[in-house]
Amino acid sequence: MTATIISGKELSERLRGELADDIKELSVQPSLAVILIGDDPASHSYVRGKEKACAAVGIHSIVKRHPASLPEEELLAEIEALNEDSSVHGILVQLPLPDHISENAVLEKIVIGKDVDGFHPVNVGRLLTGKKAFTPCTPLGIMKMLEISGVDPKGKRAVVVGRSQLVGRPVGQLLLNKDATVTYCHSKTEDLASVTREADILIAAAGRAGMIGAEHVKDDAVVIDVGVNRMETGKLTGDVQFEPVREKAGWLTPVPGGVGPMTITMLLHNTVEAARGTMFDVQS
Ligand SMILES: Nc1nc(=O)c2c([nH]1)NC[C@@H]1CN(c3ccc(C(=O)N[C@@H](CCC(=O)O)C(=O)O)cc3)C=[N+]21
Ligand SMILES: [Mg+2]
Repeated sequence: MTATIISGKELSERLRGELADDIKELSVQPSLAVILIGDDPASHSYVRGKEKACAAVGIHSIVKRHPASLPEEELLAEIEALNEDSSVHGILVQLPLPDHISENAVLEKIVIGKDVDGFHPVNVGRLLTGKKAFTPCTPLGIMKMLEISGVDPKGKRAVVVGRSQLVGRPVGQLLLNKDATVTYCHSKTEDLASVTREADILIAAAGRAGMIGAEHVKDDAVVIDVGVNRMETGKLTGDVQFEPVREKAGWLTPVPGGVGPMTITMLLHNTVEAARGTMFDVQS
C-alpha cells in the first residue's frame, strides 16, 4: 500500500484562514518583529516567506535587516527596545547568527511573553515541566500534522532522528507529553536502521539529505520529514528518500510542502497568542 501524503501546504491554507478570522475578532492587530542579520540567501528567502504569510492573515510585521558585522551589543539593545515596545507582540531573531554573536545571549534577551519561537530557556524549561509555554514552531507544526491525520501518539513508539535544540529535542518532548515511548537517535547512534525500524512514528530531523531510506522504515509507519536540504540545483529536498519510503510507510510528509509551511503557520499562531497576552501571568 502506498503512503497517504500529509500536505502541510493544504493544512496550512486551512489553518491560516482560521487564523485570519480570529485576528479580525481581536481588539489589537498582532505584530511581529523579525531581526535578520547577514546576507545568507536562504535566511532572506525564509524571512520573505514569513513576511508574506503575516500579511496574508492580517499580522503586522516589521523586518529589521542588519549587516553580518552588527556588534552583539547593538543587537541586544535592539531586542531590549522591542521588548519594551508595547506595539510589538512577537520577536523572532532569524538563525543562524554570525559567529561573533552568542546565540544564547540573544535568545535569553527576548522577554518570554514575546518569544514566539519558544527558544528562550524559560519557555524550553516550561515545556519540559509540562507548563503552558511558547512551543517551537516546527515541533508544534508536526504535532498538528499528526493530529489531523488521526495519529494518536499514546503508547506508540516514536523515534526522533536528530537532537537539535530547535526541532529534535522539543518534538521528542511533545511526543512524550502525548504518552509516546520516545527514542532519540543521532550521528553517534549505532545501527540506526534497527532502531528506526521499530518506529510507529518516525521523525527525520537530522538535516542530511536522503538519509532515511525504505530500510529504515517499518511497514505503515508515520514518517515526518523535517529536512530542508538545498541541492546544488536549488531544489529543496528532505531527509527522507521520498519515493521508496512512500511505498512502505502508512503516512508521509513531502518536502517541500510539508513541515516547512506548517512551521510558518505555527509562527503566525504563536504571534496571535502573544498578542492575546494570555500565555503567562507575567511578561518576563
Ligand atoms: N529563529 C528562527 N526560527 C525559525 O523557525 C527558523 C530559523 N530561525 N532559521 C531557519 C529555520 C528554517 N525554517 C523554515 C521555515 C519555513 C520553511 C518553508 O516554508 N519551506 C517551504 C519551501 C521554501 C523554499 O522553497 O525555500 C517548504 O518546505 O515547502 C523552511 C524552513 C525556519 N527556521
Ligand atoms: Mg504501506
